Amino acid sequence: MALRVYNTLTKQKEEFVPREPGKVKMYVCGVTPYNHPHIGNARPFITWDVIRRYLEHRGFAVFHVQNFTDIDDKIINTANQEGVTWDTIANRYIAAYFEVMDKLNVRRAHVYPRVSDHIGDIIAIVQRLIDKGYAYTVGGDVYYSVEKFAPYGQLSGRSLEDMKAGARIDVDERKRHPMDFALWKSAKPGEPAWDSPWGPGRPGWHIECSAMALKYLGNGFDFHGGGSDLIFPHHENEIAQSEAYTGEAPFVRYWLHNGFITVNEEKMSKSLGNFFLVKDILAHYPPEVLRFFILSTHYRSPLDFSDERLAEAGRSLERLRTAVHNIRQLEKLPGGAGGEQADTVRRAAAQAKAEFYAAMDDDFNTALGD
Ligand SMILES: Nc1ncnc2c1ncn2[C@@H]1O[C@H](COP(=O)(O)OP(=O)(O)OP(=O)(O)O)[C@@H](O)[C@H]1O
Ligand SMILES: [Zn+2]
Repeated sequence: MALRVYNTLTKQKEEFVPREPGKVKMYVCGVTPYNHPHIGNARPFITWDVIRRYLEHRGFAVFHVQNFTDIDDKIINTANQEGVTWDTIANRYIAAYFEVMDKLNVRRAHVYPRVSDHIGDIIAIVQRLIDKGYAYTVGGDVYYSVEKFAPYGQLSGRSLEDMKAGARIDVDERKRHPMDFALWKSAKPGEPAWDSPWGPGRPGWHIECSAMALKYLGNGFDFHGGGSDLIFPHHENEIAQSEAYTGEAPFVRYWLHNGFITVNEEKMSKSLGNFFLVKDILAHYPPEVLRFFILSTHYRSPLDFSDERLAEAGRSLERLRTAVHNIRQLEKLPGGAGGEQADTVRRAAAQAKAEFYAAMDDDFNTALGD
């Protein structure tokens, strides 16, 4: 049976056809390492771990790239508060990310590019965007001109007119359109900075993912993922930058976005302060329980977190293990592999297996029937 996936770009389920037969190239937006990951942050990585494992199980050779946004306002602020350098903070929380993801048995990506290692690639793309008329400089800053890219808004389903009408009045006067976004930011005193044709500065957030995805996966690769908060503006801007730069579409064949982990129906986030860190949860629950909790709801649906629901996931996992254990015992009984009872179990197992494949082929529905 064909594998079908829900594509945010077309807003429908489509048959998955890879760019190259038998191969899958995927880019997952990674963390901004300025804090320990909370379980909302863990959702995309557990989801993509399962997607990757399933694709490999179906025989695809998967190449997985996931970035670290290691230069960012949040990192700089944390570094200033602690009186240490930005890379001390980034390295500390990259290590913290790996520590919990390894415990959660999330397989490592093939490449973990960092923004700070790709400044040259980014500058080359920004320069080309200026040369092609898609970007303009204002002092030492460079902005992308959204009006120059006709399909802008295609991923998020927004129109530029609506966005202009909805823009706040205090929008930066120097921008040609309120939605224009920074490709390069000039350095404020004391900030980390790299030399560029526009003076010392650092890249904007969106351009890093275009640069690193194009570098490691080439244009028109298969999957791009992340949480649904990244659809706009991050992924919308990635498309605008990449397609303007290469002159080819699509930049990505299938865009997949996971729903939020919520607490009392509000997005779990660092800024709201309603978060639970993975490391703290793992002090009380085995990692498989957290994985099972996250996978017991389809990845696109919201998932409300509570202690009771985590405990319930633990009980469900236990029931599953008991069932497996009982079947193994049954097999060991004299005549266990034969007889009517064994036939019933075998039939049930065959049916469960078929249902498993049908569910996974239906947009990776680990929850079955959600
Ligand atoms: N509550 C959530 N549920 C599901 N995914 C989330 C949640 N919060 C963040 N993500 C996803 O986690 C990944 C890593 O994000 P990142 O490190 O940038 O954190 P963040 O979005 O800044 O988190 P926060 O909103 O808590 O500040 C992104 O793909 C993001 O979409
Ligand atoms: Zn990204």
